[in-house]
Amino acid sequence: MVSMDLMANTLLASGASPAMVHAAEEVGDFTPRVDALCVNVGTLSPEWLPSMKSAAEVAVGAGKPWVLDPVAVAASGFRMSACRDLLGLAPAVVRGNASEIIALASSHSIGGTHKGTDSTHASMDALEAAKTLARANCAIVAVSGAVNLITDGDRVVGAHNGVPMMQKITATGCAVTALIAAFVAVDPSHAFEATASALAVFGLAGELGMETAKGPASLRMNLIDSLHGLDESIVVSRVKIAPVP
Ligand SMILES: Nc1ncnc2c1ncn2[C@@H]1O[C@H](COP(=O)(O)OP(=O)(O)O)[C@@H](O)[C@H]1O
Ligand SMILES: Cc1ncsc1CCOP(=O)(O)O
Ligand SMILES: [Mg+2]
Repeated sequence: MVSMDLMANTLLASGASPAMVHAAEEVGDFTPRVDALCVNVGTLSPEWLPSMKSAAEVAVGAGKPWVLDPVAVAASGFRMSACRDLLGLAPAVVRGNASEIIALASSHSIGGTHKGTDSTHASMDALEAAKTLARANCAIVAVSGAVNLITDGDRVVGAHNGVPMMQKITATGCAVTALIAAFVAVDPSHAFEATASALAVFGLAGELGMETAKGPASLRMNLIDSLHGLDESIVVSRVKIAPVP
């Protein structure tokens, strides 16, 4: 509920066509017709979880890629168990911040250094957890942060675009996960490349938006405008994706 507006506007500004659908009664009709599905557990409730699981199953059955955002997975046992169940339903990509990826890989919820939806770790702290998750689930795993890490369990690249102020806007993580789903929809056979590209492009939109932003609220607006205004020459000249040794 927190993220739907920014996610939908991020997708529209990028040329994709979003629809936020929750009712279990709609999954059978709607999900087979999507090009990609994004499941986001941000404001998880027992009523919504069955729709999330059945949408993931329908997407996989229809040969459509789906992307998981394990928002605040360490916040409760309920959330961890939901995310572990969803992880078992063959997501093509999992994108979280470092704390979320570390928690999801270890299955430990509550306590420790984890807090709500924000990360208390740097993305590099989650590199081994991301590789382990990717290998165990045959998925691409992305860890967002100052450096965005993308791995298939073997290869690792870093997408170095973004500005720290993006952390001060709620739902930027959720929005980039939605953008990953849109990029993967274009070519599901290259989910690794699509995930790295989406993270770099979203970060670049943040960099361009920051040039005239006065703070988080104007950056939020500028970020959407910048995404909409991107063209090939600026993407090619400004995107920074490099192998991580
Ligand atoms: N310190 C940072 N420097 C530059 N960009 C950042 C930084 N932290 C986060 N970002 C960017 O903000 C977006 C959201 O990432 P993040 O804050 O890690 O997600 P979440 O909202 O899930 O915690 C990503 O595009 C990421 O690249
Ligand atoms: C604040 C909040 N509470 C539940 S979901 C949510 C949004 C989290 O979005 P993000 O992880 O992208 O910052
Ligand atoms: Mg955030």
